[in-house]
Amino acid sequence: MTDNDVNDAFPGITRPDSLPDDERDRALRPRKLVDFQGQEQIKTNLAVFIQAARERGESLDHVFLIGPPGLGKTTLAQITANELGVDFKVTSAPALDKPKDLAGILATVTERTVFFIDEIHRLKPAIEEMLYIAMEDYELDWIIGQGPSARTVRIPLPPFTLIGATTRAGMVSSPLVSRFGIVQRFAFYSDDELTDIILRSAGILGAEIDGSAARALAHCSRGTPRVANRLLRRMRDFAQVFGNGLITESVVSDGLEKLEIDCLGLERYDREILRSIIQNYGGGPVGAETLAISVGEAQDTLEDYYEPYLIQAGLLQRTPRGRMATEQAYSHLNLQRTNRGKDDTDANQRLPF
Ligand SMILES: Nc1ncnc2c1ncn2[C@@H]1O[C@H](COP(=O)(O)OP(=O)(O)OP(=O)(O)O)[C@@H](O)[C@H]1O
Ligand SMILES: [Mg+2]
Repeated sequence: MTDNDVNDAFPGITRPDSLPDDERDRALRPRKLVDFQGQEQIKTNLAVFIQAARERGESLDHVFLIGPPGLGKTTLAQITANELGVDFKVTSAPALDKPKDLAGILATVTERTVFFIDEIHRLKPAIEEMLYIAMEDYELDWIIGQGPSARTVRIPLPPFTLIGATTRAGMVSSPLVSRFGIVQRFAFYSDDELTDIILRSAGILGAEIDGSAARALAHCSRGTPRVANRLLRRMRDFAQVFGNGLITESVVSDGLEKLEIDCLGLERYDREILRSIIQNYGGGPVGAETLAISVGEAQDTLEDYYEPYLIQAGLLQRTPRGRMATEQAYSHLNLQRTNRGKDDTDANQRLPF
């Protein structure tokens, strides 16, 4: 089975990375700090730093945003630029192939611009070197000419703010991290915060939803606003086609069952991962690479998109020897530990709805 086959089999509606359909979310993106729900500590701190920089007429110090996909890093970077009242430039590390790609963007940066680099853990070394100088000295090292006559000139840059975002803080080199003056870590959202996000999004989409339905949906959204918005759009479809348009608690429970999303917000693919650890590897530990192969997914995807929430939900543990399923995973999937440490679970294949 190839990766594509697996992705076809498991469409991954709760996958927190961005899918083409999410482009429609643009209208749902908060533009001001007051509309950004949750992450109170980050918001409080940023509001102070933004106000202070504004009052001094200086560029904001460089900001490093860390957190799993779909929690609002890009949104917050854009909001920061809006609140500062400055230009916003966006790129992502994989799009920067050669130093000249970075130089091209830096050359267009104006005073106090917010320059956002997504997936900053993927920067190539030569580009990272160039960025160090740009961040620290506001200068750009540029090589003119070729061969023996080549020389480096330093081009001054206006003071700007770099906002770097990553889902993998551990993969960012310490010289780069040390150049950020403000480091903020995102946490998964609570049900209350996600309920507020869903109600706000429903208002923007013109979808009618009960308070209790919003809460039920929030509970299954993996602590992730992107997932909450995506599920809301699907529930709106179900309510429109099978009901009178109003999203009620029963529309949500029927809809989630149709999407095979269970009470913890896991879908088939998450359960497949846990089941594989339990049934194929006696509950673990199993190395990430082996596990990724056994579920037919890229290791990066497994680590970036699936594991953070499974860990947060208490179903999976990362240990130095590999991944392990927890007791909660066994009980959630209705599987028994056997004496052999392996499970023969034909009798327990029931989905945990
Ligand atoms: N705090 C929030 N309040 C309201 N909506 C939010 C919030 N955070 C995120 N969202 C919504 O979730 C969507 C995803 O957020 P965003 O793209 O900023 O996540 P991200 O952390 O940058 O993800 P990735 O790591 O995949 O780049 C946004 O389009 C926005 O609508
Ligand atoms: Mg992003």
